[in-house]
Amino acid sequence: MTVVKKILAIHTGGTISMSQNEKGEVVPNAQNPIAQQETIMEGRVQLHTDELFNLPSPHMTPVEMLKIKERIMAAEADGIDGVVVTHGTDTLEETAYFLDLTLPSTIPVVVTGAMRSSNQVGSDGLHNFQTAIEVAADDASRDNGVMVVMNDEIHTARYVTKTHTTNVATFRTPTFGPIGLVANGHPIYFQQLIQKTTCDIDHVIDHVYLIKAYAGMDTALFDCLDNDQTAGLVIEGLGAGNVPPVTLPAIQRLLDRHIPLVLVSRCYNGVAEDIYGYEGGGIGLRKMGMMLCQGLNGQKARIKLLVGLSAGMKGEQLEKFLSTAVS
Ligand SMILES: NC(=O)C[C@H](N)C(=O)O
Repeated sequence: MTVVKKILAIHTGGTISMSQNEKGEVVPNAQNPIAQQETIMEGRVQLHTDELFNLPSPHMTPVEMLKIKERIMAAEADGIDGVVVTHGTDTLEETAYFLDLTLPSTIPVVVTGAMRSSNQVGSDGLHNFQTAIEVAADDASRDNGVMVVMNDEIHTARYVTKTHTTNVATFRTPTFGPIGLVANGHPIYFQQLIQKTTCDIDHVIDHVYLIKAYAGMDTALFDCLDNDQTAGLVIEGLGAGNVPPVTLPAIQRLLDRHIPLVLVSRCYNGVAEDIYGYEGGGIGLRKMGMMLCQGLNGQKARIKLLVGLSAGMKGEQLEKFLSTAVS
């Protein structure tokens, strides 16, 4: 006998819910076409629908991310078996990782979206939505952290990133690869998620920033953040985690203000490390007091810093939270 799973679809907007108009512009719909798919997988799944937002994902902020987290926790308490969140792809990785860090859930939580809008030829929205439901309804998907399902691949929210502006195969997990794929209506897992820690928060703070280092960088951007409001900063360093030496005095001024500074790499693959001993190298940056966050890209490290600071972490506790690559 097939067990019918109760799956909640939380729609938040993005291209998956948009259409192309007669001028060729992709725009939001008053009525989300994906949210009308009430009979999808009938007989295997009882689909509940919540149109929480209708936002292009560049409009998404940590405030909305927290609302999605709270909605999922309420659904889990009500006995939902799994959750699918539809989301715009531009900031999908940030919302997915925010949920991964803050949800104590054991039920499957899957985030998906689309690269082509609902009425474009070859639209991938309905297919991604269906495969995300298949993953969320499968017992093998429990205790896996938040997952991103796109283009028949299953990725961890922690490491997945958008790599192409328009291609449907845009979501990739550099360095580690996807943890599974969806075939014939079911997930097949070939990697296990390493341990995760959860940080439950009920509010989000502001003024956590992200800056990318570049050849010839000066102090101007750091100087803008040299004030009482700045709560934290992630620097995407060069290579293994280095910066132009001319920036060091400005970085020191931020550290003197006790602003937590986190170092990641701007490289697509690999992890930030304190390898180089020259001026501006990772070894000196660590000695100055910058924290290394390994395995996360800049936007994910920023989410992690924001979550840690919102939970009231500081000092050694914050450093341990940020430097633990497995969570
Ligand atoms: N494919 C997409 O969903 C991109 C869109 N700009 C969004 O993030 O809302």
